[in-house]
Amino acid sequence: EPRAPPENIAIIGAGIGGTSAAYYLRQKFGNDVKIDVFEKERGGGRLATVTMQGQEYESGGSVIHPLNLHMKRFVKDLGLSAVQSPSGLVGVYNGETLVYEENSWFIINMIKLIWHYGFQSLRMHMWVEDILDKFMRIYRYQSHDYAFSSVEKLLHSLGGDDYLGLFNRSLLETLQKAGFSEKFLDEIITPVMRINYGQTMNINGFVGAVSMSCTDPGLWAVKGGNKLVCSRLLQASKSNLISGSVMSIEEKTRTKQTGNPTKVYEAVYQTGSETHSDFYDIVLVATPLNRKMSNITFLNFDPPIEEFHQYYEPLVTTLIKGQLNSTVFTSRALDEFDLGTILTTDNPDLFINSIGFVSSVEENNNPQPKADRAHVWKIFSAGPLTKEQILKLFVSYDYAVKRSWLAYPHYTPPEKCPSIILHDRLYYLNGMEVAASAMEMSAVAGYNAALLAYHRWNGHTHMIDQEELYEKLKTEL
Ligand SMILES: Cc1cc2nc3c(=O)[nH]c(=O)nc-3n(C[C@H](O)[C@H](O)[C@H](O)COP(=O)(O)OP(=O)(O)OC[C@H]3O[C@@H](n4cnc5c(N)ncnc54)[C@H](O)[C@@H]3O)c2cc1C
Ligand SMILES: CC(C)=CCC/C(C)=C/CC/C(C)=C/CSC[C@H](N)C(=O)O
Repeated sequence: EPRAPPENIAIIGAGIGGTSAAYYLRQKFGNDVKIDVFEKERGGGRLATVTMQGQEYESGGSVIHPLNLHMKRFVKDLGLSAVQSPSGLVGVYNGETLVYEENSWFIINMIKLIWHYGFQSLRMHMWVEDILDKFMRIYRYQSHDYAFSSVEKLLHSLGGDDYLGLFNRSLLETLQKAGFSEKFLDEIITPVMRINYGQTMNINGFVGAVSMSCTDPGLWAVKGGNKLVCSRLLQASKSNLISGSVMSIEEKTRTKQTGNPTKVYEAVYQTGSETHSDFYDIVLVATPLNRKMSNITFLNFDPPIEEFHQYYEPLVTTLIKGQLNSTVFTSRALDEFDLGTILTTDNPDLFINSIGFVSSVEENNNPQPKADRAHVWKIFSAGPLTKEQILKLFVSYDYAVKRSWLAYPHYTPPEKCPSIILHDRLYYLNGMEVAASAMEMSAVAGYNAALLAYHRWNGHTHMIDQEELYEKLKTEL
């Protein structure tokens, strides 16, 4: 006889991980289960906008890859629409000069790339494509309801030992072994890692490939703001959003209406100055577990649940409406300066990771140059910019807003991903970020945790950690 569904489920965190988990849990367990989603700050988490002169701009997660199929599906199913992300010309600045500059003519670009770096850029493209192709297998596994109990097992199922090896070795080591030159790594690959993850090539090879995939054409965003996906997922999952900070989780035994003593989790949470508690059959933690970001204590577990110390990289996003001082980067006249994004090499004297012009969340594709030449530029830097630093970059500016983040894990391979199963019915999604942090990765983690919770509740062990899945599913429609 099938087991009755759980009575209630708690999800901690209303970012894309938590809300996608809510959406899939509702699909799996049906309408009778009560789902509470706790959020201590803003729904959307690291998907957020800032407002400048009445227009909203993405300040956190902004671009989505054309092959991010969960995000694509959400937008379609939730009645949202997509806008193309700006795709201006890119230059690379080393603190003294532009060491590489894209050209608007495809053919000239190709010739320039081959002239500077031989065929390494083509080889790099093929390397990333192969990793992405294998990554796409996850969609097939998930559409057949298969789940994984650890991130390592999930990565292994995508491409075996070599794929898992990517995660265990640094990008630098992987690409050096593959014969890429120092010049190419310093001038092209490192700058891409700096804009995307604020780090060097010491990050793991898998996140390195995810980061490189951001150089593919066709990046997009959600019209009105990526965070809309989270609020729509919550709505569609008919979950209750509780504005409160979960402080602790403890396992307790309760006697339910059936008269049987049952193990449940007590979540103690704070809303304003009040402390409350509720009991749940299943709990999903959808936020990075560390003191600075979530501060959740697991009380009286035997054996104890490990303490998490994953260090997240501080990053500041600054949006500035102003006229760029192009002479910082090149001696060419301003009206000949046509770069839309400037990446930087790993030079300790540089105070920015990147600067690029951006569109508002309502605009499609490239923003039009304004008559006064004032664009909105987005700058990523490790720390807040001083007024002097801003004045070095801009001839003039009328508006600046900043947002500080603990943005992504600090990647130091080889490292171990935290377990997805923290306890019997207690799951953790954000260990996935140790492999790579991106919206789609959190959506994959949300779906996986929902499937895992469902199968473990119902004793469907054959749907968890199946080996050779790719071969097994080859003949399935
Ligand atoms: C500046 C920046 C740029 C980025 N750019 C991109 C990009 O272009 N493309 C891309 O794909 N990804 C990008 N990312 C990464 C992407 O935004 C994240 O990987 C993703 O949004 C993480 O989602 P999440 O739901 O797992 O976590 P989060 O969004 O962090 O959600 C966790 C939520 O839990 C809440 N919470 C924490 N503790 C508690 C508690 N105790 N009780 C209740 N609630 C709690 C938090 O307030 C938060 O809202 C970027 C990130 C940053 C910071
Ligand atoms: C998960 C897979 C296969 C692909 C995701 C690719 C992707 C969109 C990664 C995002 C990487 C990231 C954290 C980018 C941050 S900066 C983004 C952008 N350049 C900006 O200027 O905001």
